[in-house]
Amino acid sequence: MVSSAVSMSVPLTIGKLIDFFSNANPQIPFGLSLGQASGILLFLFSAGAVANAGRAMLMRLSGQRIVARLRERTYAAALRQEVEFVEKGEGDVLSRLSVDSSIVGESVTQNLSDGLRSVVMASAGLGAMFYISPQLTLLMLTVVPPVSLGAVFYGRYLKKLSNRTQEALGDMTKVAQEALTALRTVQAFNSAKQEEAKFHEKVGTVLTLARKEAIASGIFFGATGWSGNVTLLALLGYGGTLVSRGTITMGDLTSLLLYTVYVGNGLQMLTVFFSSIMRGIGAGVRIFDLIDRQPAIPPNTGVEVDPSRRGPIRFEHVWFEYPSRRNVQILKDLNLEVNVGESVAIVGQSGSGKSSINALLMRYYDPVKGKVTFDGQDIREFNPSSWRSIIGVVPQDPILFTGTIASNIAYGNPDATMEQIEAAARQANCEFVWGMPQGFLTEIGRASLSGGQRQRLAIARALLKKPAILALDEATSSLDATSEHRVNDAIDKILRSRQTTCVIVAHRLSTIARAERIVVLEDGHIVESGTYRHLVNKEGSRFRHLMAAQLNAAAGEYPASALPPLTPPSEPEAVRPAAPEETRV
Ligand SMILES: Nc1ncnc2c1ncn2[C@@H]1O[C@H](COP(=O)(O)OP(=O)(O)OP(=O)(O)O)[C@@H](O)[C@H]1O
Repeated sequence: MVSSAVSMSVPLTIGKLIDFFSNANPQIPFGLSLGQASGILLFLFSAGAVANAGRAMLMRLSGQRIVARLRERTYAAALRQEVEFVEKGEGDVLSRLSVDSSIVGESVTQNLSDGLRSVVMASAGLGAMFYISPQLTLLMLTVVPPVSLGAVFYGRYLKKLSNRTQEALGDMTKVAQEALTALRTVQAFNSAKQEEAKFHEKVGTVLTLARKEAIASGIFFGATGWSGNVTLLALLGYGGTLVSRGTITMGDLTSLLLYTVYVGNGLQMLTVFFSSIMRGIGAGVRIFDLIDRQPAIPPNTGVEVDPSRRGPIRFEHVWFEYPSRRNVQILKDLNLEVNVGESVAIVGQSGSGKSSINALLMRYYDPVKGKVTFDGQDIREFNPSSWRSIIGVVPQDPILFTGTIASNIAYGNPDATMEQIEAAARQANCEFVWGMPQGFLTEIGRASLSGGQRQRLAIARALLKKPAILALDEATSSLDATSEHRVNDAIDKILRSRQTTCVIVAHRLSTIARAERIVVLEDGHIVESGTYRHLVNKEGSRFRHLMAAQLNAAAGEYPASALPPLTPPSEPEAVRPAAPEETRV
């Protein structure tokens, strides 16, 4: 208010000065000397400048705070969502976090600040103009309705374009992200050109939309500029006759013309403000859609699970299909029971739904029909966060985060002591860590870990939780014999301790043979269940069939003796030859 009031006093002052100096016998109001009057004006302008600086600073700062808070809330909301929503890119979280929040930021910082200033300037200017000459002011105002109408249409069009631009930008980012995270594959297949072409297409869409926006803004600003100049001309013509008639002075006309420029600028800024607010609203809607979204599996509602609770896991008549592929049934009336401390290996052809069983156990998804129970209670009744806290999970492709080896093992257990971290690492055969110059404080980025080492770190991470249940999804990727032996040895220790119920999605024969029980998954349900010895020796078993298929031999001709030597999981073993590469299931 202060800065705008000072700015708006400038045209009036200039008009008065012109009249003052064109007068043969000038009189300064209030009997001030010329020096005093100049001093007062200088003081007022300085106060206006300070207020202006304060306005810009405060508005920007508060706007940035709003943006920071929006970003944090968007991120937290994204982390709360069910995995499918984020992984399938439905939420387009990254573009909401970066682009949309910046747009909202721009709207609430600079534009809101300039917009408020324009409102004050336009209304104060109009007030002053009415005071000087109501006739000339009314003449000037004839231009306002058409310009405002144009501004409304322009704003709406811009909002629509802005939504489409954000979507196109999101698509563009996705294409780039996919290629950049798979740079090795892109280079291995020499597909840089192909990727460039995909990106070019997406950039093209953004550019087309930008072109439309450019054309619309060109027409709008061209038209408003033209109408502004025509108005000035009309004011000058009519104002000139009023001066010659002596209705207003030369100074008044000068002030009026200056006010017209100020008000015109104010109105133009208002249209920019309006269109930017429209764009901000579009982006804001996308952000609040995500913030307000109720996750399909809310992470913090339901009964807390006592960490010491133990009990069998049961899949009872479970039917399941992925939400994104509703017509493809993955599990059909699946029944499976895993007793306390038991280890069960799930085997089956690739794509048969083995990992989906673990995904249901982790409650990344809920069954379409049937239920999964723990200790007799449907796991849907549990608070998902609390339920997941009693499960140690080793995914197929373990993810390590930026940070030290220790912080990666302690991921999810930030309060773990160094002793606990070391104990878990020892249990998971991570002896390689002790051989590193900085040991557990080695940064992951510098460590260049092998596949087997990453898996063992992931096992250590899962073990540190002292989980009641271990959900292990064995890596399909190959490990060298020594690595595989170390990983298996680590798994073996867990199985033999019999303190953890283990559900293992197994691919390697050496792991399968270690489990107490093997279940064979086929066509969405379990077709066979038994110990390794039982299944291998059973004539025509699906398990033998599966093994034989993997070994590329005819099912019936495949002798059980050709399978690697068997050691029951409970017996400690010395050195087990690693299963041949082909025996992955
Ligand atoms: N998020 C998902 N959305 C849609 N379909 C999926 C999703 N994840 C897996 N599928 C599909 O579900 C089926 C079962 O997948 P799943 O990963 O459970 O198989 P799997 O037996 O573990 O395979 P593999 O041994 O190759 O790891 C596959 O056809 C797969 O394409």
